[in-house]
Formats: sequence, structure tokens, C-alpha cells
Amino acid sequence: MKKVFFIGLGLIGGSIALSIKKEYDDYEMIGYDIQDDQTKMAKALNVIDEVASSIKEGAEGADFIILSTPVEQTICILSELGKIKLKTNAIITDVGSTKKKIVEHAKRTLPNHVTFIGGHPMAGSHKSGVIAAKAHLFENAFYILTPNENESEENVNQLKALLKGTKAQFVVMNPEEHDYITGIISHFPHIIAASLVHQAEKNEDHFPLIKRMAAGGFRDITRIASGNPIMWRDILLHNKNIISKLFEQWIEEMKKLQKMVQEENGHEIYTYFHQAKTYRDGLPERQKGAIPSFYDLYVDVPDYPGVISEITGYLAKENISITNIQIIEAREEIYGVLRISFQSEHDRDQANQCIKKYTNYETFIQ
Ligand SMILES: NC(=O)c1ccc[n+]([C@@H]2O[C@H](COP(=O)([O-])OP(=O)(O)OC[C@H]3O[C@@H](n4cnc5c(N)ncnc54)[C@H](O)[C@@H]3O)[C@@H](O)[C@H]2O)c1
Ligand SMILES: O=C(O)C(=O)C[C@]1(C(=O)O)C=C[C@@H](O)C=C1
Repeated sequence: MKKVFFIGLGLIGGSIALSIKKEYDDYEMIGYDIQDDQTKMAKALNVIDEVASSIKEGAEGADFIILSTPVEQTICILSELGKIKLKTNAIITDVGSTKKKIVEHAKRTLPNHVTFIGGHPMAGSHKSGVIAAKAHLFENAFYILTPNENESEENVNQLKALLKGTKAQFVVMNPEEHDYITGIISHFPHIIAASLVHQAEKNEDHFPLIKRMAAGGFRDITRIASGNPIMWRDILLHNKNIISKLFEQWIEEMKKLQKMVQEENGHEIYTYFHQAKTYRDGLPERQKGAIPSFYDLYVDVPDYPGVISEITGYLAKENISITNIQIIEAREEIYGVLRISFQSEHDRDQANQCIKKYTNYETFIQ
């Protein structure tokens, strides 16, 4: 029986554990977390089979070790693993959002009789903790692997086989390329999201209604500002050099935009937004790829208690399952808009017909 040891039982570690358990019900899943409540919750939710009282206890004899902690903690844990008697040919991986520093540290600290392959599932959430973990979190997402250049294909394939239950698409790249790409599409956007929230907060004294009036656009672009501050602190510190370059690019971009607006250059402003729309609309949102493929239906509902259970009741009646439901525009005194997400276009279309059948609520497909 294969023994898999998870260090860090949060959103990502828990989701990977659930996907492995779904694929291999005979694997022994051991977990360790510095937060006892996370460990207890992981055991209670059957995310893991057994709890290790220490990293040493869990790591000795493990065939696979998955580090699912904030990236600076991953560095510390690699140092600790380097001092432990690990099973020959054990495969160790991490899930960190940065790769270069982690891969380099693993090379320096781990013994030659084990294999380290950097990993990074390119999906997640602004939520944290094992309570938010889902087995299908990574479905259709890219899962980046950064094996050393001389790593055997057999070891890479063994890790891919272990992670098969994630249903992600594996992509092998070098750590430097990974850190640049993720710097652009993940790390820097998180900086912008947080800065927009700070901008709103700074202006609240003059405009107290700011918080209540924050609607779909602001909420959408700042969702990721609700991410885990420890995680994002570590990511920025690990990817400092690339993020510093992106800051320079961003400052130049903002100066260019500021000039357009100050000069009231309508043509350039229009072109700027038009080109952005074209690029954004071209993202592979509906196929397999970086953004999990889910399908949204928007329902304009009256804002009264029980309207959500009314809608979900109709969908349940017709056995239509949903993956997520959110109120995205709670407009004062008038109506709210439900955004209901589905795993497939078929489910969404079925739901659309169902809601039209039982209600007169207006529905929209974006
Ligand atoms: N959240 C995302 O969307 C996302 C996506 C892909 C990758 N990641 C990466 O995954 C990693 C984990 O992120 P998460 O979202 O699961 O965070 P999380 O906060 O949900 O879980 C992290 C867990 O690690 C535990 N932990 C911290 N230090 C530890 C230590 N020294 N020993 C044992 N456990 C320790 C914490 O108690 C926590 O339970 C991070 O490196 C992050 O960059 C996150
Ligand atoms: O979906 C989110 O909220 C995320 O922030 C996930 C997200 C990202 O898209 O930036 C965050 C960090 C990861 O390393 C990978 C994915």
C-alpha cells in the first residue's frame, strides 16, 4: 500500500488529498498541520486517514510527500526533511505559487536517494483552510511541474499518476519561466486587487457610501484581495525580482493612461479598452485550460428571505446540480442578481428552462 504524507492540510493540500482518495481508495493518507483545528477538521472530513504527530513521524516511510504550506514555510520544511531518514526513491513535491527558490532549496537540502519535483496547481480560491477543500478544485486547470533537467521520465510519470485524480492538465516548465508567467497572471493582479481595496478605504471618510455601493465590477476585480495574507506575503517576497520588473512596467502603463485621460485622447482611450476586451474575450474560458470551465446563469430575483432556497428547490426538483451560487449585486430596495454556476453547458441550459418554467424571474447567460 502506498503511503502519502501531506504537510499542510489547507485548501490546496486538502483538495489534492481528496482527489487522490477518490482515485486510489487503498492509499494510506497521513496528514500533519501546525494548526490542530485544521488537522482535526481534515480527519473529521475524511480528507486524511491518519494524523502524524510530527513531520518526522509522517515522513519516515512515506512513498510521496506533498508540501502544501505557504512558500516560506515550504523552505523551512525542506530543511527539516533534509535531516530526516526518508524512504529510498520517495517522491517529494510542493504546491507553492513560486518555484525558483523552492526548487533550488530542495536541491541543496534533500538527500540524493529521494526525488523532488516542484509542483503548482493553477487553480484555487481566495478561501483558505481544509473546510474549503474540494476534490474537483483543479479539474480542467493547468498543473505546472518543474522537474530538474536530468529528472527521469519515470519519476515524473509516477507523480502524474498520483495526481491523476485532480483531472488537471500537467504542464512541465522551468522554474524561472513559471515565476515570470505566474508573476504576470497571478501575483501582480493580487497586488492590484489589494491596492484598489486600499484606494476605496482611503476615500471612505469623504464618501461613506463607498462600501455599500461597491457593485459587481469592483467586487469581481477585487475578489482575490480576500486571499490569505500570509500566503501572498510569502509569494511576493519569493518572487521579488520579477515583481519589481512588473512594477516598472505597470508604472509606465499608468503614466501612459494618465496622459491619455489628461489630454482627453478619446481615440487612444477607446483603442486601449477595445484591445483589452479582445484579449480578455480570447482567454480559453470555455475550453480545458487555465480557467476552470464552469457555466454561469444569472437570475434577477426579488430580494426577499427564502428566494435562494426557492430557486435551488426548483433545480433540485429536476435533479440539476450546481457548483456554486452567489448574490453578486445586492442592490438596495430593488432586486439582487443570483449567479449560479454549473459544471456543464447542458446543466446550465436545463436550469435556465427550469427557472423559466417555475418563475417569471428574468435570466441571463453571459
Ligand atoms: N489558495 C490558492 O488559490 C492557491 C492555488 C495554488 C497554489 N497555492 C499555494 O498552495 C500553498 C498552500 O496554500 P493554501 O491556499 O492551501 O493555504 P491554506 O492557508 O488554506 O493552507 C495552508 C496550511 O498550511 C499550514 N501550515 C503553515 N505552516 C505550516 C508548517 N510549518 N507545518 C505544517 N503546516 C503548516 C497552515 O496551518 C494551513 O492549514 C501555498 O504555497 C500557496 O502559494 C495556493
Ligand atoms: O482563484 C483565486 O482566487 C486565486 O487566486 C487562484 C490563484 C490565482 O489565480 O491567482 C492564486 C494563487 C495560485 O498560485 C494559483 C491560482
